[in-house]
Amino acid sequence: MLMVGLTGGIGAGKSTVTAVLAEAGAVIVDADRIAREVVEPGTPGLAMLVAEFGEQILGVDGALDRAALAGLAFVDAGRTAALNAITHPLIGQRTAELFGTAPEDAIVVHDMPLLVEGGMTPGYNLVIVVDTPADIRLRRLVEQRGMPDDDARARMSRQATDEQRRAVADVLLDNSGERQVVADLTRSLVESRLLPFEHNLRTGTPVIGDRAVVPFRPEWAGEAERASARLGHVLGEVAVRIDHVGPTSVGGLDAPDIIDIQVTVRDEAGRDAALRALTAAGWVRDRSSERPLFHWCDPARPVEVSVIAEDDPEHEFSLLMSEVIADDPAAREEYAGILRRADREETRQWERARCASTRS
Ligand SMILES: CC(C)(COP(=O)(O)OP(=O)(O)OC[C@H]1O[C@@H](n2cnc3c(N)ncnc32)[C@H](O)[C@@H]1O)[C@@H](O)C(=O)NCCC(=O)NCCS
Ligand SMILES: Nc1ncnc2c1ncn2[C@@H]1O[C@H](COP(=O)(O)OP(=O)(O)OP(=O)(O)O)[C@@H](O)[C@H]1O
Repeated sequence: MLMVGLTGGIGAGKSTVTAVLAEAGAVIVDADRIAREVVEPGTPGLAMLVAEFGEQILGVDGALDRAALAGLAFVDAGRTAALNAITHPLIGQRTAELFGTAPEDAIVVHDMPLLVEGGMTPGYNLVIVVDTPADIRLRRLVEQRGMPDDDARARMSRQATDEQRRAVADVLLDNSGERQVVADLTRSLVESRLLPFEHNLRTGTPVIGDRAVVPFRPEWAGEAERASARLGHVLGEVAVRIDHVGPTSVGGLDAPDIIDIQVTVRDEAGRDAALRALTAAGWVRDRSSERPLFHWCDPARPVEVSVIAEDDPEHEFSLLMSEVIADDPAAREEYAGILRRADREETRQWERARCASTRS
């Protein structure tokens, strides 16, 4: 099962994108729809909202008057927090139930407007952001959905910024153009990434990165950050620290397009716990390596994770390496030459020797 988090600012086009994903067979879990379900007449959710916001949020039929609640809840950050404190636990509970009913081979897409605000992104195998500039979103909400301008602006002010969403996105779907454009982008994403990613996770098929050296990519830092956040979500307290190491961690250096992450654990028990947790989360053990090394399964983003105890002498040199190389042009040139030979063991020998000489 592939767990995908999908988000975007109000009016970004999440529903437009999820309609295409559903056509392709994905299981959509729509937070807005669940948010309606948990405040239907007779539910504890509606009773709690009335207790908080008053009978004025009820229509003559006893159902929630959504516009009336919106008018009270979005004018003020504190009132939005009160709304969220009531609705989000109920939404979360129902969401977990729906995740549990999805088939084992499903691509589950959680359409969650407040994914970033809730700090939830590390819990997903992939995060897709429908990226539409705020001014276009505002125009579409007013002109096409008939949302009052002040209501749309109030809600936008209670949401993360576009920059905050872009920082945690693995995939940005640009929806500033015609509907057909974002629909085509979505279909291509399903074919090129979501379907193979789900297959790899379910069958334990690792994605082994190509060791050919490519020009430095500034995206490597963000990709390593997101991989580290996901590993932190999987490992919790078992990991003493999680670091981006290896060639892609050296700023500006041409390197193989493989993100190397080092997980430091306390001791042997910690290492065994980490190996179990990584395997359970879908990481694939590299049996050809004498040290605990895992590969990820994302066809578009090769990641390798090594697990090492903090008292292992090698633990430190991987951390030192990027500093040592970064400040020494001759070392960078020598390292780049080694990397171009694309031999993992030779690279490690050079890294170890280089950092040992630095420490001595
Ligand atoms: C206040 C309510 C009744 C207004 O209903 P209305 O039909 O006008 O809007 P709807 O529910 O369709 O939401 C439309 C969009 O508004 C934005 N929005 C909704 N709730 C919130 C919120 N608490 N904070 C920020 N943005 C929100 C989202 O982008 C959402 O996609 C409703 O938004 C609500 O119950 N919100 C609380 C639950 C929630 O946080 N839902 C967001 C997804 S978890
Ligand atoms: N590419 C597009 N061109 C023009 N209009 C669009 C485009 N994509 C979406 N829209 C329109 O913009 C509005 C918002 O789109 P949609 O409802 O899919 O956004 P959303 O992210 O689901 O919104 P919400 O956060 O409110 O759930 C809708 O009226 C939709 O028809």
